[in-house]
Parts: sequence; structure tokens; C-alpha cells
Amino acid sequence: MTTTTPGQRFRDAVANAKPLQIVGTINAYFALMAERTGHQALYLSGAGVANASYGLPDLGMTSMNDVIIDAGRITSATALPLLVDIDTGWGGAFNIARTIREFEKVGVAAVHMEDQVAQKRCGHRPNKAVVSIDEMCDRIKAAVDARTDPSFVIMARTDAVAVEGLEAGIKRAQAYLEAGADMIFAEALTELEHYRQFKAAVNAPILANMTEFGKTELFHKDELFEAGADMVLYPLGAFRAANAAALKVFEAMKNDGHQRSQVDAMQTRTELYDFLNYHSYEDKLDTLFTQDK
Ligand SMILES: C[C@](O)(C(=O)O)[C@H](CC(=O)O)C(=O)O
Ligand SMILES: [Mg+2]
Repeated sequence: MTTTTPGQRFRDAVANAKPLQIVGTINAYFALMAERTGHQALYLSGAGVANASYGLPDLGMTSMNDVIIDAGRITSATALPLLVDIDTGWGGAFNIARTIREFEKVGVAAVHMEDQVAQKRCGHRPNKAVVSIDEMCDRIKAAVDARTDPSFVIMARTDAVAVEGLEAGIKRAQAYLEAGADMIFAEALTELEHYRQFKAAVNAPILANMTEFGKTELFHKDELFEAGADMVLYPLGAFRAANAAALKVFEAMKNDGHQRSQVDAMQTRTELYDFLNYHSYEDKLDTLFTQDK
């Protein structure tokens, strides 16, 4: 077992990977698959929790406790550092302080908090509204003040580029770093060049969000790194793919009366057990409880 803190492992991963790919895992089993694939950092998406765990849209309807439950399930299953989407922090200074302490407690490495109003939307949807710079800086100060582990990462996300333009977004990022944020999530940029401009103006690691069907083209990680992104986020790619596969299975069962056409696309029992280390658990049972006869 490693002795460094989750936050430090996240910081080290950001410093060493060029860039760090952070993959969205909507549940503990997805986290195991991502870990086995060789990924170095995981993500719990706010939209993912709302959609997958509650069947709700990503419109600020889930609470801190809803997200903590899913985050704790993932940190229990893997040692990889986990970045969690805490939306707007769920309230005023005291709520945000509680949020930080609770996420630290369940072994989360990093959180990102955004400058949208509480009635938030997906970052890639129209008609977003942002709070004032001062209000967001207060959110950040409350978060930084509340952490007990100085390595715990507080990432400030700005949604302002889509609302106020690139320059305003960059100004906000600078102010958020002044207020104590460790890293910047530059949401919904439309040009590779915009990452370059963020990087030139902002002295901190920058995250690029490669969410599908959004405002940002799905750039290659190398071109993003070259443009100044230190982290590349894939929040919901595996979730979207799994959803499409699941729908085909439900349709086949309904329309064909069996699922045989879909079996080739399924992960096998052997593969499932392999990711779960199933046989090592069985062996444990055998050594613990089998009596010599
Ligand atoms: C990153 C994000 O905040 C999320 O909750 O995963 C979303 C992703 C999405 O809706 O595609 C966002 O970018 O707002
Ligand atoms: Mg989100």
C-alpha cells in the first residue's frame, strides 16, 4: 500500500503524465476496469451521478450526500486518485466547508467546483449563468480554509468563457488562483488556441474537458498537451457507450424474445471475474473453511 495521500498522488500524476488522462467511472466496477487498463486517475462526474444513480438530468438536483455515496464506493475499490465533480459546492461558505471535509474523509484526491449559479446546467448547454468573481472567490476561500490535508486538490472550474468570453474566463481563472485554487478547469472552450491562451496567462495546471456531443472538439491528448492542457478529462465516454450497449440488449429481449444476438458484445463471466479477482476470494474461502478430512 502506498503511504502518500490521495491528493499527493493526484498532484504527482498531473506532474508526471504529459498530459494526465482522467477517465470517468460511474461506479466501482468501471473504476476497476479503468485501473486494469493502466489509467492513472479516475473521475466521478456530477452528470454521471445524477443520470446513472438517480435517473435525473444534470441540473443541480443532486446533493452532497448523493455524490459522497458514489465517491466512497469508488475510493473503496481502487487506490487510484479520484477527482470528483462537486458542482457549485452545494451552498454557502459553511456548506462548502462541510463538502470539502466530507470528501476528504472518504479518500477523494481532488474536487472541482464551478462558478455557475446554484441553479446550474451542464457546461456544454446554452443559457448558463455565472456568479460574480467575488462570490466564486469566496467559495474557493471557504474550500481552501476547510481542507485539513494541504495536498487535497481544489480545482476551480470556470464556465464563464461561454457566457462572458475568453478574456473574462482567463481573468476569472487568475482571480481563482489568487483566492487559493490549485488547478483550473477551463470549461467548454471551442478552440485549441484558447487552451494556449489560458496556459500563457495562468500559472497552474489546466484541465481540458473532452466530453462527447459538447462544444469542444475531441482533440488528441498530444495536441491538447502541446496547447497547454496538463489534464484531459473524459467524463462520460464509458457511460455513454455502456448505455448504448444496454439499450440494444433490452431491445433484443423485447423484440426477439431472447438476447442471443447481443451475447458476442457482452463481457463474459470469465472476464468479469477476472476484473473482480473473483478466484482469489474463492481461494480464501477454501483456505479458511475447508476442513481436512
Ligand atoms: C464534466 C461534467 O460537469 C460532468 O458532470 O461530467 C459535464 C459533462 C457533460 O455533461 O457532458 C459538463 O461538462 O458540464
Ligand atoms: Mg458536472
